[in-house]
Amino acid sequence: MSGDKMSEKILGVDRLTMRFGGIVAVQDLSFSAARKKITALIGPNGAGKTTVFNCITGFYKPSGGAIRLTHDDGRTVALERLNDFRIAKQAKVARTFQNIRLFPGMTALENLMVAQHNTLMRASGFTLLGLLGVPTYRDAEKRAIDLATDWLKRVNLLDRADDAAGNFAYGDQRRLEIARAMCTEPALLCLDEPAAGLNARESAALSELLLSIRDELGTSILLIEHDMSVVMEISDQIVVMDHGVKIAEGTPREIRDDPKVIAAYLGADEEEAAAVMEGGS
Ligand SMILES: Nc1ncnc2c1ncn2[C@@H]1O[C@H](COP(=O)(O)OP(=O)(O)OP(=O)(O)O)[C@@H](O)[C@H]1O
Repeated sequence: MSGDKMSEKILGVDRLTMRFGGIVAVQDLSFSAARKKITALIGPNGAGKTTVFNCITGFYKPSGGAIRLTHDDGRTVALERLNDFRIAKQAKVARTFQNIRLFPGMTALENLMVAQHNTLMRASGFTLLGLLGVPTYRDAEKRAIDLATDWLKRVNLLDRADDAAGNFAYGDQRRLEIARAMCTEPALLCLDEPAAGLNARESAALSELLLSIRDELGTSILLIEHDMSVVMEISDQIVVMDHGVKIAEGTPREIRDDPKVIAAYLGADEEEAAAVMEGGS
């Protein structure tokens, strides 16, 4: 990644550090995510992955370091200086969480409309124009419904548009959550363990969806994932963390063969892991 030109990089994380009292959850972490590509952040439990996400999306204010997002037009935003609301709205970074956070009592369509609240409020002149039913608001509302409908189609849930989201199967809720994030038309989509709890068929559908988001819409994706079949199949670049630091970075093939990565996952030391791999080849 070091050879990438600025324009090819959507996210640059530079010497990010996050401390909680005496715990250093992330230390001097630097990596970048390429534009219109899928970058995966992997590592054993407690490696610091979610903490990195929380710093990127403004849930935590980093103890040190810089996080820069560069838009297509070259405009750069310093995420470490913004709160979560501005990161979502100005920087156009959307995220999903490890635990699903849909509105369970609302329908699938309503969940996707709520995601577009900011756009609709702006078009409504903060309610007055909306109440008067002026054309700008009606147009914006139609666009919002069209976008929501398009996403329901993409995630194969159009026939369930009017069902409460809380009644959906787990895999359907996960895809609906991604659709909701995509309805904000993000520049960078951050997904925290989207395959958690999915069966093999649902994981395959998820991989297909993420590849279509990259290839058809050109949205950049940053992904935390433990399901290696998903990571290896869809990632362009993988960053591996252990104990708060980066231990490896590369393509799926490079990461798969890296003794440091295998050692981190097996809890073995690096030489032992290399010996196991050599023995197995
Ligand atoms: N708010 C917090 N307060 C104190 N310690 C925290 C906080 N958030 C995370 N940590 C600690 O930081 C370290 C990294 O945690 P983090 O959740 O980022 O890891 P992770 O790689 O996402 O793990 P997992 O794969 O299990 O989700 C852990 O030791 C964790 O206990």
